[in-house]
This record gives sequence, C-alpha cells and structure tokens, in this order.
Amino acid sequence: MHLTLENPLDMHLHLREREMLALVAPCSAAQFAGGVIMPNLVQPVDSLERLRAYRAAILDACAGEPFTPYMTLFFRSYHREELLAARDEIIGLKLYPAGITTQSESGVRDFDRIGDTVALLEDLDIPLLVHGETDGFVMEREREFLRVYQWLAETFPRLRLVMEHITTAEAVELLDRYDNVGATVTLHHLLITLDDVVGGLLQPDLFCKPIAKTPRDREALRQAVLAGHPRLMFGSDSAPHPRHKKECCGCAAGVFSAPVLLPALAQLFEEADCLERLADFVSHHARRFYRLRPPHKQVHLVRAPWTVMEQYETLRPFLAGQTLRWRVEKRP
Ligand SMILES: NC(=O)N[C@@H](CC(=O)O)C(=O)O
Ligand SMILES: [Zn+2]
Ligand SMILES: [Zn+2]
Repeated sequence: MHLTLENPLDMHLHLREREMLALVAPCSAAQFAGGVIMPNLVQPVDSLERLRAYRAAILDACAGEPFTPYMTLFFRSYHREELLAARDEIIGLKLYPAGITTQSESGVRDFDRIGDTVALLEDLDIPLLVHGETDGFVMEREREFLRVYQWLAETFPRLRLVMEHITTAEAVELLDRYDNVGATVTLHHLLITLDDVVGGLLQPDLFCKPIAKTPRDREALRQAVLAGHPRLMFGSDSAPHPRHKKECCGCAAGVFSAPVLLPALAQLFEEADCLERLADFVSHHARRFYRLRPPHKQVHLVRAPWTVMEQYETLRPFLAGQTLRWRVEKRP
C-alpha cells in the first residue's frame, strides 16, 4: 500500500548550524516540501542579514533536494521599517520568554513592553509564533501562559498568533475561543506522556520543553488532531542535541524526531482509522493559516516495516530501535 502526500510541511523545526545542519537537514528535506525554521541559534537570527545567511546555509545543506525554508526572525523590539524590509522574506517572528528553553536567553523578559512590536505585526499582517511557557512549576508552565495568549488574541484581534508545540487540554480549548489563533502539535506530544520520560528509567531522549504532560492532555491533543481541527498544524519541534549533551548531567531539552516523522504519523493516523486526514494535518491546515503556496513536491510512503536506526551519527533519534509500519519511499 502506498500513500502520496502533496507538499507536506513541518511548521516548527530546528536545523541548527554547520555540521549539525549538514547532518539533519537532509532528514527533513527527504520528507517535507518545506518547514518553519526556528531562529534560536547560538547567535539568535534577529537581523535580515543573519536570516539571509542562514537561509542560504540551509539550502546548501539540503544538497539539491527541494525544500523551502520558511524563515523566522527572533522576537525583539523592531522598527516598522525593519519589519517592512523583512516581511517578504519571513513567515513570522518567533517569541521566546527569556531563558525558558534552549538558547532563549535574549528572549522577552517583560511582556508589558512587547505591545508596540506586536501592534506592528498585526498591522503588517506578520504572524507571531510563541513558545508559551512561564517560569512556574514545570507541569503548569503552559497552562499559566495561556493568559498571555488570551491577552494577545484579544488585544490584537487581527494578529495571526501561533501557540507553538501545545501540550495541554486547556491549550486545545483556548484554540476554539479565538479564530485568529492557531497551534502546532509535535509527534512526540501525540505519542508520549511524562510517564515515558521519567516513569521508569530516565529517558533523556524524551526530555524536551514543554515537558510531556498527562494522559488526559495527550488524549485531548490526539482527539483534536485526529478529528481534523482546522487550526492545528503539524510542527515536529525536532531539536537535535548530540548524545554527549543528552546523556550527561544537565541533559539538554529537545527530541530529535526528524528521521521518523511521516512514518510515525502515518502509523498513528492509520491506527485511529483516519489516514485520510493526515494530509490536512501535515499540509492543508498550515497552507490555509499561513496562506502558503509551496512549490509542488510529492512525498511517497509505502506500508512496509522499517526499523528506526539506534544512532544517527552523533544523535539518537526518537523511537530508536522501534519498528514502524511505514517508511518513506525514495523515488528517483
Ligand atoms: N523543544 C525543546 O526542548 N528544545 C528546543 C527549543 C524549543 O523549541 O523550545 C531546542 O532548540 O532545543
Ligand atoms: Zn519551544
Ligand atoms: Zn522548538
């Protein structure tokens, strides 16, 4: 059995730089027509100059495989002229609360001071993508942040706002209260709960921000995604860290899921008996919300068992060693 996806998109992706970029970009380019590229490099991507250089490096790393990098600028205070100049080259601005996740130290410290820049985004119709967590208790960070999303959605009703990598039932509920709000959901948050991370032997590969939540939260995410909620978009948040940064004291946050995304998603949708909705989740919803017209690209899956590699160079992928029912078919 075969499955052909037209223009699958990964709406939240970390590709890093240099050797790591060269290593991971082909995994995404083999499965997706494009992806939203996160700007949290060691030196954040917060200028048009840096963004152009990064974009060129990404295209280079894809080595001829067609892949559209939808670039984001790291949120800071911007002038109208800067945003006007960048508008045609970005898909949005990415906001991180300071220090809340990997390489976010130069993020926002005072949310009372972001209004001017957000008003410009609304006016210029540039989407705002947000890592929505407070610095509260780790299991409550996303729920606590929902009041910020609410404030943004109500104060800037024409702003297109994306809640990145949502993990809670309450975030799913919030989505239904505002037409201008969308959200990305990762593969791993559809598959695991906190139990998988810390319930047995500690699994550093599964440690990420936001941390995986309860079975009830996972169920709410699954139900909304599998029912085809039109403003839920697939965003892997594939976030590679070398094994020596994962398997050590002070494990870095991030799940490297890029090699397994479409096979594992196909399996999940098939098990829920709604394989026909996969294309909506991995492409149509994002195309509609962001008004994208990616260059045409088909990705083919075949229903044949495939065992995920234990190791991918310096990385250990999500679902390492597990056998999946689908694999990506390479066609010349
Ligand atoms: N998700 C993560 O745990 N880590 C991401 C950052 C992020 O998306 O928050 C990373 O860049 O490593
Ligand atoms: Zn994040
Ligand atoms: Zn991320």
